[in-house]
Amino acid sequence: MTVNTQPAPQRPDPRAFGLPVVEQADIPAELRDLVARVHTLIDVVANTGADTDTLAEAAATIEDVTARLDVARRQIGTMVRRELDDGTAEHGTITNIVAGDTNPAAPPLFLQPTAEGVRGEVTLGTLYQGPPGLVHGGWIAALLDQAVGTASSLATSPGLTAKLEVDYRRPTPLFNPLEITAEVRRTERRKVFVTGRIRVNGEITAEANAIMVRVEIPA
Ligand SMILES: CCCCCCCCCCCCCC(=O)SCCNC(=O)CCNC(=O)[C@H](O)C(C)(C)COP(=O)(O)OP(=O)(O)OC[C@H]1O[C@@H](n2cnc3c(N)ncnc32)[C@H](O)[C@@H]1OP(=O)(O)O
Repeated sequence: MTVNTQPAPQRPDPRAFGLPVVEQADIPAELRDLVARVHTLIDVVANTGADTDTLAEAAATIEDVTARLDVARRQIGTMVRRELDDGTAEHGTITNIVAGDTNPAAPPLFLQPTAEGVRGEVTLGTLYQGPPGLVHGGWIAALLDQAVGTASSLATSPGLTAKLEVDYRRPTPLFNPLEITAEVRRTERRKVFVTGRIRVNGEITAEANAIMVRVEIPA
């Protein structure tokens, strides 16, 4: 094994790749409010027992609202730049399904740097249900993928997940705060070996070992 002892490279500016960047602070409060309301709407629709007249009326209203909003779409790959608690910043896609600021389907999971790596908390409702009362295993993997990817990106430079091995140790319950952490174990050329965990009340319910491969940044 070769340990990479080089200093962490500069974090790339996505604009160098032709990707637009939105400052997180510049996302309008009205859009944040809309995203939160649609998140609640998805949950309500997924669980509603309303009568058919009400359902038909709601569908017509939503069709109308959808048409009004479906204008001037963002470019695919639009990034958001977030200031982090330690004074650094990170970039992520604005519609990221786990953490995207404008994605009403995202939980969302926001991660912050720690002395060891990254940490975040999220509570999931029935939108993320697999077995009765439990988080879907694919979503457990998605949360862990986001955590190991962010830990790797902040400690080194952005990469893609080449391998993600998840050990599902205990059922992960809905409606309970999930603590998600990840830390880089070692690097080897472009490979970054990262571990991530989900804890509920301090007990590990799922653990991931991942290999991120750092993308080659043109000079
Ligand atoms: C711009 C700013 C962006 C900021 C974004 C931050 C967001 C963060 C959050 C996002 C979170 C979400 C994250 C997501 O959702 S990422 C989305 C899911 N992942 C993918 O789609 C990745 C698909 N795979 C690929 O594109 C390529 O295979 C990659 C890029 C991974 C490597 O292809 P590439 O041609 O580039 O490299 P290489 O083949 O020369 O290999 C290089 C080294 O890697 C080793 N290797 C390769 N594969 C594997 C494997 N399976 N197990 C073990 N090792 C493997 C290989 O042996 C070699 O090792 P060595 O010879 O050096 O020893």
